[in-house]
Amino acid sequence: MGTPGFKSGSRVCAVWPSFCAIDIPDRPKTTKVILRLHAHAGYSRTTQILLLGTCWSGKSTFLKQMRLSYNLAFSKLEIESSRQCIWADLTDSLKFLVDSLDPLALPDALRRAAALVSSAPDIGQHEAFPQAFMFAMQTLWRAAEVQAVIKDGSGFIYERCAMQPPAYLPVVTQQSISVSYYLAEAPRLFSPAYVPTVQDLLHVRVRSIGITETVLRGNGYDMLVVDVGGSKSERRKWLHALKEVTSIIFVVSLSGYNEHLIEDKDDNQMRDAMVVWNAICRSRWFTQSPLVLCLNKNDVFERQILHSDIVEFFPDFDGERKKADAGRDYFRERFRDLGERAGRTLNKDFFIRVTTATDSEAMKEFMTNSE
Ligand SMILES: Nc1nc2c(ncn2[C@@H]2O[C@H](COP(=O)(O)OP(=O)(O)OP(=O)(O)O)[C@@H](O)[C@H]2O)c(=O)[nH]1
Ligand SMILES: [Mg+2]
Repeated sequence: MGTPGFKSGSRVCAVWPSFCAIDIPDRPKTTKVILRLHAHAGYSRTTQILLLGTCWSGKSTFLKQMRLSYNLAFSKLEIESSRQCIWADLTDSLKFLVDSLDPLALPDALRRAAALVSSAPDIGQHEAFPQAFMFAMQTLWRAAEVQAVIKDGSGFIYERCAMQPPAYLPVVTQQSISVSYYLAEAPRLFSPAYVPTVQDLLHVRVRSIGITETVLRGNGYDMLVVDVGGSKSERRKWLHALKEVTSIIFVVSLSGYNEHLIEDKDDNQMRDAMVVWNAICRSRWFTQSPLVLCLNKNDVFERQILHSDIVEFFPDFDGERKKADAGRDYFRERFRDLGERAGRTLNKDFFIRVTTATDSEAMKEFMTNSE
């Protein structure tokens, strides 16, 4: 497999998501977090790490980064499936964007581009991204009228879509966050020979359904990483993943403080994450399991906080406005408080880290240097 960044020659099963058993030639430079978890759990040949968290928080992206750090190749099927998902992600996001525009206020050329984008079809296996849409997508994305509804051009749509608090913003950041990434790469993506790169795979959003088990095999130990779907309807399946958990990575989207859940428009993402975290900290299932809480999507949070005040969604927030540090401290404190009220001790029973799961360098750093 010639995909840049992936080591060829590893054995990966052909179905995804599914159980993947892979031979690793060399012991990877593994993570201190993981090693710490070994130390907490007592060494066992198979350590089971469970990735938990709410929908879209970044669990599967974490898993991809773990696979990368273990030099696990992604199968042809995974890459092809991701390629189709990238197209779906791009077209869905742009359709969502078009829906937020007033067609009558658009110049003719832009209205035509919007209409074409709205009609974008699904693509089948090995079917190239239809060239006819590239120009229309780029035209749409670059138009001043569209940029006016996308704050700072980085993929955030606030102005038109924003509902007044306490109603939550629609999940516009989730819907549109990767569009600027994809369209910056449009000629590459629309090429008939296009094969997704590692970065493309890290950016694509694929809602996990069911439970995915991945074995990371080192010299002398196996690590089973279990990824689950985070939406409310998926959570009832979590019980099936709890058999022999030795540690849990709980992923929270920091940028979810002003967004509702995809599956429940009346529930704020961050509040929902707090409810779930509280339940996990109190659960008898996890009394022996160290927990690593990852406040993820820090990159999104840092941009988002410039446009959207935390206090509008969390009225007791009294930190400095538009300051990411103050916001991170506030949420870290809220989660720490929940953990400690449940009788757990910070830096002993649970750990809190700030992460950007799409950033491979930062994730490598996180995985190798986390205390
Ligand atoms: N910018 C940015 N995007 C992220 C980050 N982490 C994840 N994402 C993106 O967020 C989207 C959702 O990530 P996933 O890893 O699929 O989320 P999940 O928690 O597995 O979601 P479910 O499977 O539905 O529970 C993807 O498009 C990722 O690329 C991050 O730290 N920064
Ligand atoms: Mg997932």
